[in-house]
Amino acid sequence: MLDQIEGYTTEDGRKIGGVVMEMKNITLRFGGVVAIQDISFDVREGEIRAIIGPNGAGKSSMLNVISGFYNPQEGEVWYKGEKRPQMKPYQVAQQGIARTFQNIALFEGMSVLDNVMTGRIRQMKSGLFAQALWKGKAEREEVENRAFVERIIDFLEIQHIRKTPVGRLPYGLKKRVELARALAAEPSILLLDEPMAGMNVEEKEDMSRFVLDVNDEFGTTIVLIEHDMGVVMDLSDRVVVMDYGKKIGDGTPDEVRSNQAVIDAYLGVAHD
Ligand SMILES: Nc1ncnc2c1ncn2[C@@H]1O[C@H](COP(=O)(O)OP(=O)(O)OP(=O)(O)O)[C@@H](O)[C@H]1O
Repeated sequence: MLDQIEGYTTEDGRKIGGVVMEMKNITLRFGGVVAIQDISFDVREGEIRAIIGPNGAGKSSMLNVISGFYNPQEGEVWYKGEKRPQMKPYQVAQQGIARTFQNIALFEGMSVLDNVMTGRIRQMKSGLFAQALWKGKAEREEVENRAFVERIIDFLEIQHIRKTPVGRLPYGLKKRVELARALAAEPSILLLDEPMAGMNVEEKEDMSRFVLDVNDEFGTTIVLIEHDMGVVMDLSDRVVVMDYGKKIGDGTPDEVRSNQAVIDAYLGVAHD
């Protein structure tokens, strides 16, 4: 049972904590298009939370609201018990919310290692000036950052390509490098934008395993949006279902699977 404050224990024995993020009555419009209409849901600490829905349902818009790319016209975002003021994406990132992109956003000419290091910027406290004054401290920081990045690289099994320019990698591996870069930021919440899009079956299986392992090893709360319902059902603890900007379902994969409105949306049944 889901307890509002204490959280719950999953079927596989993982402990899910209290609410870490809450979207309250979010409405987002683009001119006359209502991309998100009065949607509320919460995300709990340690949870794998999915937002799914057919094409144009509003999933990307929702992820962009969470990550500060869009500011909704109505509604509130609460994070760690506080109402979040309007924020720029970099400020949201500074709060510990990292993301990947549907269309991979990596530096193609740079090596895997250097790309992953860019995810570490938030942890690099010494600026150029400080580095000049306190060389020892800056060096220590650099060593710590490199060690953490190497740990992520090992964890995601990309050691063999750490020196390879990202532009030369196949699609599935690029996606994994993007995941590594987001993880390098040590996020409290990791947002994954269609992590399986464009992947073959084997790549999807690999990515699913890594998402589960990340959650398990680092305790990272994960919010992912996905088009493909099948993939998400195996991964997620709870699922929000959107259709035409509205929330039509919210619950465990089993609850969502047997929800008639969800079945209709995926079968393309006409709306009133
Ligand atoms: N920047 C924008 N300007 C105008 N309309 C937009 C913009 N972004 C999204 N929309 C519209 O908002 C609605 C929701 O789009 P959104 O991309 O959030 O859906 P989605 O569920 O992510 O779709 P998909 O699975 O195809 O990526 C759509 O009608 C879309 O055309």
